[in-house]
Amino acid sequence: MTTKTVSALIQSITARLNAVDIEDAGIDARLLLRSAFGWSAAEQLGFLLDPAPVDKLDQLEEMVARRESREPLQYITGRTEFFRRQFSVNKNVLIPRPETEQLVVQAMAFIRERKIENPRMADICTGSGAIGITLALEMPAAEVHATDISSGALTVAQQNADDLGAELDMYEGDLLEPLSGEFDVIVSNPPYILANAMPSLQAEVAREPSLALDGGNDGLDVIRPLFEGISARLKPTNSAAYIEIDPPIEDAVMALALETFPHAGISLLTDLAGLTRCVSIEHA
Ligand SMILES: C[S@@+](CC[C@H](N)C(=O)[O-])C[C@H]1O[C@@H](n2cnc3c(N)ncnc32)[C@H](O)[C@@H]1O
Repeated sequence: MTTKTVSALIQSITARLNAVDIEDAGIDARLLLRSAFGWSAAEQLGFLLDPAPVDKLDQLEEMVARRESREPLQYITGRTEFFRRQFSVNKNVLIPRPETEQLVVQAMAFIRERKIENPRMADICTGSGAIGITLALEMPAAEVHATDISSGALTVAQQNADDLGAELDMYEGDLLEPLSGEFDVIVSNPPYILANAMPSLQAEVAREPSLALDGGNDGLDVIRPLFEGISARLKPTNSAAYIEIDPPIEDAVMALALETFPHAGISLLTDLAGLTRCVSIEHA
């Protein structure tokens, strides 16, 4: 890179990212530059007309090349935001999505409405820990447990818990198997993408772990045993489970939920875009 000013550098990176069809190329260019130079948004603005710091250009070039190869921006900067907090992410974890914040909102609303004072809660398939850590931080009176089958994911989740000062117990293992006792609320964002949709995922999504995405031929490979585990470990009264799903599997999930939880109220909840995003299982 031979540009002179920060502003010209941003323009040249934007052009390179546009050339490989990256949406929001200008935003990504600014975020990559800020991350490489260690600047805040305000600092970047203040330095726009100044010469770019030469000692950081190699690092910036490496980051831009990774983004040109369609690696997700968040893996390159190592950061993403969830529920107003910064979480570390790497290739071992799914990048937490804003839609998933709804699971946290649902769980908190249920605890508040039912006036459960010291709720026992579980986040199954915790990945980066985004859901479980947020629950622990938003509800300090809650006892939160989180599981994931991937040791690489749990390393990231534990680091996030330490960085954010969250107290929760994390376990490596299959779904609810590492857990004991019953829970007031169970939340999970399991892998649920249909196997036949995996080859046509957006380039960036395809770089996320298939263990976090692939739900098998009918999208229910993980959801089926997850429902079994939840039915064994959810308190029989005054309890709830919220599981993230998406529209292609909503009918199958509804049928499975009705069969697995015959005494619960089952409903499908939509996200802010109006798409089915969650199955809610609530016991009176
Ligand atoms: C869709 S990601 C969700 C990550 C995080 N909860 C979030 O919302 O960003 C699914 C996670 O489930 C984990 N996983 C897949 N199969 C599992 C299983 N049988 N038991 C526990 N975790 C599993 C993956 O390792 C991955 O971290």
